[in-house]
Amino acid sequence: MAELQLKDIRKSFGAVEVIKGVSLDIHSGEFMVFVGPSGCGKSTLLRLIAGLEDITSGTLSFDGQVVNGLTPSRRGIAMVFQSYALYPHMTVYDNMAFGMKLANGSKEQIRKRVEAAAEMLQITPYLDRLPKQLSGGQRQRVAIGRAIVRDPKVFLFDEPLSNLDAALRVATRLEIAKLHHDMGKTTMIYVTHDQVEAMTLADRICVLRDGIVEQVGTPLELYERPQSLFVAGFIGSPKMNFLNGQYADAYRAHTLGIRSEHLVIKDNKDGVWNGQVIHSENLGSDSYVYIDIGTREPLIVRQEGTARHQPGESLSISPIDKQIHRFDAQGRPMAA
Ligand SMILES: Nc1ncnc2c1ncn2[C@@H]1O[C@H](COP(=O)(O)OP(=O)(O)OP(=O)(O)O)[C@@H](O)[C@H]1O
Repeated sequence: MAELQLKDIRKSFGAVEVIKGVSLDIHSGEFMVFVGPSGCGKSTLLRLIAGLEDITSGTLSFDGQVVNGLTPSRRGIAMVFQSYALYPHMTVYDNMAFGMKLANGSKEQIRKRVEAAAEMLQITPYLDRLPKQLSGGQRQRVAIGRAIVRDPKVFLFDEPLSNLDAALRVATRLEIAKLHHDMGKTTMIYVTHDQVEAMTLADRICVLRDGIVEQVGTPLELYERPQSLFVAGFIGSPKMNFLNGQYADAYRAHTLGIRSEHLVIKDNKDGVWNGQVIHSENLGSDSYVYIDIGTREPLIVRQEGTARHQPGESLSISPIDKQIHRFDAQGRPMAA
């Protein structure tokens, strides 16, 4: 376990600054998730923490010790990539043992650690196989196992599940959550595009935008109290509904933000807005109804169960008053 402190970290590639002064404390044992749009600098920030890229300015400390000048191997980190990065000619066992062999661990010690990690990840039957004889999900478990064997102070994950199919993503996501728990809460930093991964795995989420930290908080804090229009629009799926002009003026705001589950369809047509159904999406347990009320984008309304409305049908909709987010012209939240 280690506590990390990032102080005004900057990174430039040539003349282009991509990390523009990031300050962030990551607590010992915390599961921190970095999210943000493509190109915002998530992977670069992770690589700076790993020591795979040099920090242009600012300080990075692990447990109070500045590590800017330390090589990756001396930082006590292990990294799991989207692409597994296993050695193709080595067995699963040898892949997992490799880091410890380099560190001159004894044969017995290595065997114990590899077997324990294999057990934890349920890959014991595959220890003698080559990576090409495994499925994608099994390969990723080997990559995670290899990281566990090194007993790192900090685990870094760069979109480790993106190459897996939907069912395997869910299963491996649960395994990573369990791993965090089983490993006495090793500090973990995880980069993802996936809303569900961020919301379910994180103790805290750090939302990055164009090389700066936009907001840091628990998943629920970000969901319920976004500190900017950007975070409001980024966290949550489907995206929060945004309304401007006359719709927002009526609530003395520049922009109104309302999540799909905070809109109700009124059967008696006496809602705040009226519109026509464009489309419905059935997800089984619930459904999303897209309604044109004259705004630029249709309102998305979540309903429990299967969709009961047909395209072209006229409906009346109301927001749940207390669940409205009001933003000013700068995109900052306004007092309730
Ligand atoms: N080695 C490099 N040389 C030059 N520019 C780079 C290098 N690595 C990253 N960049 C640039 O830095 C910016 C941030 O890249 P980064 O990969 O960190 O983004 P990201 O948020 O992880 O994106 P994605 O979600 O698409 O993976 C991008 O504009 C990228 O083109």
